[in-house]
Order: sequence, then structure tokens, then C-alpha cells
Amino acid sequence: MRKYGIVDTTFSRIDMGSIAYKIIKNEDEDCEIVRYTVPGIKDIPVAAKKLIEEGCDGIITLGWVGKTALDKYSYLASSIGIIIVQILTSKHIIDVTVHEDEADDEEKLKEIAIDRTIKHAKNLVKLVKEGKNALTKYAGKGLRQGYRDAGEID
Ligand SMILES: Cc1nc2c(=O)[nH]c(=O)nc-2n(C[C@H](O)[C@H](O)[C@H](O)CO)c1C
Repeated sequence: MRKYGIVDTTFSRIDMGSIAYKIIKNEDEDCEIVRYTVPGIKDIPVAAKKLIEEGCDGIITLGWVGKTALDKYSYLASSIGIIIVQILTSKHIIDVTVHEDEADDEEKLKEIAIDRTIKHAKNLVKLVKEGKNALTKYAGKGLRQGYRDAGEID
């Protein structure tokens, strides 16, 4: 049975973990899902590593970055940590992050968070179920998460 990990934060202003849970369960009915909630993005890498050590085949992380420079540095640190965990474990960790300055109003931010979570949860399931060529038919299509697709340039 495939096992997925969801790492989310209490810093986030949208419960993206619950959205990811529903989508993963819908896309891979027989799977097991483990959720691990941490305070903030810098706590994500170790949580993801622990879930992989517990047997997860792939992870989705759901972070929220504030507007200040310090928040952005925190994201950079977290992102590097997540990449290091991927390299050390050879497992995909799909890093879903919403940056609070992506939109001025809360409704738009919510829309971005939901769309990004749904699309990347589906990407994760495809990669875990089908492996390296799961997304090849979409290569070069200008797909976007959180926004409308940019589309392919002919
Ligand atoms: C400055 C800062 N910014 C963010 C952020 O934008 N998003 C987030 O999720 N967490 C932030 N944190 C908290 C750290 O990631 C971490 O939770 C604490 O340093 C405790 O380890 C901090 C400290």
C-alpha cells in the first residue's frame, strides 16, 4: 500500500493540510496518509524526513510565508532544507508554498492556496503511483499551480 506524508504548519492562514488529505485520498483510494503539523516552515524539513523514515513514499509540504524579509529568508532556509532531504532520501517532497504578498486580498490568497494545494497533491500522487514519466505528457504545457495555466508557446 502506498503511503503519503502531509506536513503543514500552524503559521499558515489556510488549512491546506485538510485539502491535500482529501485530494490524495480521492486520487489513491487504498493509500495510507500520515499528517504532521509543525509551527512554521523552518520546522518542515525534519518533519518530512521523519515521515520518510516512517515509510512514506512521497510527501507534500504546505507552507505559508509572511511578507517581511525575515519571512523570506526563513523560506529560503526551509526550501534548501527540503531539497537536502529529497537528495538524502531519494523521495519526492512537493513543496507547496503560499507567499502572503502574492495577493493583496484574502479571498485571492485563499484561491491561490486551494488551487496550488489541489494541483500539487495530484502531481504527488501521479509521481508516487507512476514514477518518472507520470508527468511527461504535460511537459512544456506551461502548467501553473495557484494560477491559470500559462500555456504552451507554439
Ligand atoms: C520569521 C519567520 N517567518 C515565518 C514564515 O514566514 N512562515 C512560517 O511558517 N514560519 C515562520 N517563522 C517560524 C519558523 O519557521 C519556525 O517555526 C520557528 O523558528 C520555530 O522553529 C519565522 C520565525
